[in-house]
Amino acid sequence: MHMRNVACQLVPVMATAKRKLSGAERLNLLFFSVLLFGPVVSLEPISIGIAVATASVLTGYLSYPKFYCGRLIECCEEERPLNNTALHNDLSLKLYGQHLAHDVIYRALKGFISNENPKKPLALSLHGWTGTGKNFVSKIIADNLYDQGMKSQFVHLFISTLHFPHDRLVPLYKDQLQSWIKGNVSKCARSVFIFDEMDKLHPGIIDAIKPFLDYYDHLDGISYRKSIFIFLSNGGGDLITRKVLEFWRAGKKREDLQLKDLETALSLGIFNNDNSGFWHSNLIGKNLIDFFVPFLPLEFRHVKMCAMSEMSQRGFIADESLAEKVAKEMTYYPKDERIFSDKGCKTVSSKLELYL
Ligand SMILES: Nc1ncnc2c1ncn2[C@@H]1O[C@H](COP(=O)(O)OP(=O)(O)OP(=O)(O)O)[C@@H](O)[C@H]1O
Repeated sequence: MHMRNVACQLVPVMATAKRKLSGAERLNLLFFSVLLFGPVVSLEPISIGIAVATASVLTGYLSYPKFYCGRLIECCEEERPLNNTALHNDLSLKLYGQHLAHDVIYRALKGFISNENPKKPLALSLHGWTGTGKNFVSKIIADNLYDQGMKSQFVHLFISTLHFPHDRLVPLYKDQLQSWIKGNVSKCARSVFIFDEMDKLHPGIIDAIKPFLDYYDHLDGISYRKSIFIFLSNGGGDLITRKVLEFWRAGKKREDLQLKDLETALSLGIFNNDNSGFWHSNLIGKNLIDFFVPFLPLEFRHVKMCAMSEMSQRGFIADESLAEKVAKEMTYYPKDERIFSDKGCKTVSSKLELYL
């Protein structure tokens, strides 16, 4: 009972520590450690000496989060710098056919994390056809922010149809979501919230997220400025495809497509689209989205690369002819030209299963 109480007092100190502990906190730890080890040894001077020495070592150990963060517990580490090279490499090596998304995400994250005093949370809106890599990129972002990636307790994924399925429960969802965001950001300022299927999210819920994205210094004593919000949607996918197709038909290289060719059209397109939850909300109207990130439709060569990568990840030697076979099994659009895979890379993994 006694030991358990002491442990309960130590764990929150460790869990919230992101810095070297202050003198008073060190004394507290020393005191708890003596309490912890005191009863284990008898009260002779030598044993007390050993207990105090052990307690000092333990205190020293707990005072330096870098020794136990990641080993004993997962720490928030909101001051941890981003490894820009690692992020760049991940995007270059793992993400295919998305030069614009690569560029925007890299710049956005690098700038945001290196800013010690951001004016607002980072809000990224990822748009594109199914299977083009929106969830995949979110995972890359999570992996680069936290060692445990999507499994981190500081990364939260919401899927509209799974977490907010019933319109009649929207008032309840709103309350629950707001307290979830509030509770988690108060525990860890660098919390990541990913909302998948934004186009299916009830406008009321989008409005519930809105206050957290704004330029407030503090909301009820909590600052949200270091948190990251990522919104994924298929909204605007047709518009992006149209632009890429125009480019292709004009004989231009896909890689020459620039963000400015898409960004304005994309934000206006989503804003004016009745079917998109965004239309109802004022996230866009109030300029709360920092970056629109377009995901381009994937071509045969990209699908082939996805198949090769999937084989390597599963521990097989990447077989180009098999990758080609799988890519040929996918369906492509528009009907006449057959350029873009209509499911992106989404079913590549299950198609490969038939051959491995
Ligand atoms: N551009 C890409 N580069 C590399 N792999 C990709 C890419 N796009 C998709 N993939 C692969 O296909 C899988 C499915 O893609 P993902 O879930 O990211 O698609 P999505 O755009 O989020 O689709 P949806 O809109 O249907 O949710 C990924 O896990 C990844 O393995």
